[in-house]
Amino acid sequence: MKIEKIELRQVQVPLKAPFETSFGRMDKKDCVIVSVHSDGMIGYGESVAFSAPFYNEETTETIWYMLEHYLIPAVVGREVTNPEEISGVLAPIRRNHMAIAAIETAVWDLYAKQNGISLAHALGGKKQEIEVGVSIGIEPTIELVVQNVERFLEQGYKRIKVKIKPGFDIHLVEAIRKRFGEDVPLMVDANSAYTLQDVHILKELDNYNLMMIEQPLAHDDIIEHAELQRELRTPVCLDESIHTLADARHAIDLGSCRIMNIKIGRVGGLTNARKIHDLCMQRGISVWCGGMLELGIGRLHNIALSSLSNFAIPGDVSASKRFWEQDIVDPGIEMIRPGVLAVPNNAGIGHEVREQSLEQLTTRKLTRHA
Ligand SMILES: O=C(O)CCC(=O)c1ccccc1C(=O)O
Ligand SMILES: [Mg+2]
Repeated sequence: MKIEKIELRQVQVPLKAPFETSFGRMDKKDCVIVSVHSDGMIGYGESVAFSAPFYNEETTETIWYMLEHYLIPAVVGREVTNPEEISGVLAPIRRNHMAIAAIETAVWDLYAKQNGISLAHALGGKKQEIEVGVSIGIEPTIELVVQNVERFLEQGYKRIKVKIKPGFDIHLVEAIRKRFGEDVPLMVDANSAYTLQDVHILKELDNYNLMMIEQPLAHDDIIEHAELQRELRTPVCLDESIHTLADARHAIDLGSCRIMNIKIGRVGGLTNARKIHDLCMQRGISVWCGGMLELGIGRLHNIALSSLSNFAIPGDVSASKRFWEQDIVDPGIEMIRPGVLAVPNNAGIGHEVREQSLEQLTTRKLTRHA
């Protein structure tokens, strides 16, 4: 297929409720929707960086800049036989993985649509449905988080993740265990808020039968995480520290984690995400699909990826109503049973994009023809 046209739209959508992590509070999604056009069909991608560089170094502005000046020029007009070519074409560009993923995922969607197959099928995914978990933000009080845990358990989520930060950790986990018992699949995510000086706190978390502790130490570290993992019974899971297949291999070799969170944006697209999945499978490391407060397009890419067999742990792949009053895809993503989402069978991402509401949400637009 020849990429005839690429369009960018920046959209801003308010979250139903603010979401707080150890690095800050977010109240809206500000992202770039990429559409790639060929032969009357449209493939969609959605950027996952935030407005400010506190999760990683990218922002919505840097994504737009990279797409406009480097990524679209490299892809528009190109004859693409297989979407795996795109990460190769863009490989000379250093980092900027979320910008690359925004366009790469759009080409994957277009390719699947051109071939009349689902994106999951195009990736080699076999699962028809996936079990899902939910990520719950920091609140002003422990009781408010406990109430959110209760609400999401009632909705059937199969795994509860709570965000922690120094001073909002042990008592929170203790309160959740006390209220809901030892059997609730529970984990914590620190988003790099601790250092090895805090090892006593992290060791205390070892007493609560957590599924894992996600990214406790620095965003760019795999050395100290290995040291920490040796001290803990609870598996360490890496998120921020893994950007490439080589990072994943090094982390496994060093023993920096026993579980890996794969985010399509963080690793530069679906092709790399699948490679990391395959490596982890060979090396006996379980993986799960992370989330970045995605709208429906990003969410559907995550669902398709999660259909691969080594996504053995329910990911942060929640239903549309977790964050949005109304999603930009039609129908919105809903559970088919408590805690279970269907992997769409329709071509590509499998749901329609509500072009009209997208247009209303658009704050900036750019079109490039071959
Ligand atoms: O439901 C989601 O999209 C996952 C939310 C989440 O945990 C998260 C949200 C924003 C930034 C980082 C993270 C994370 O996984 O670390
Ligand atoms: Mg995380």
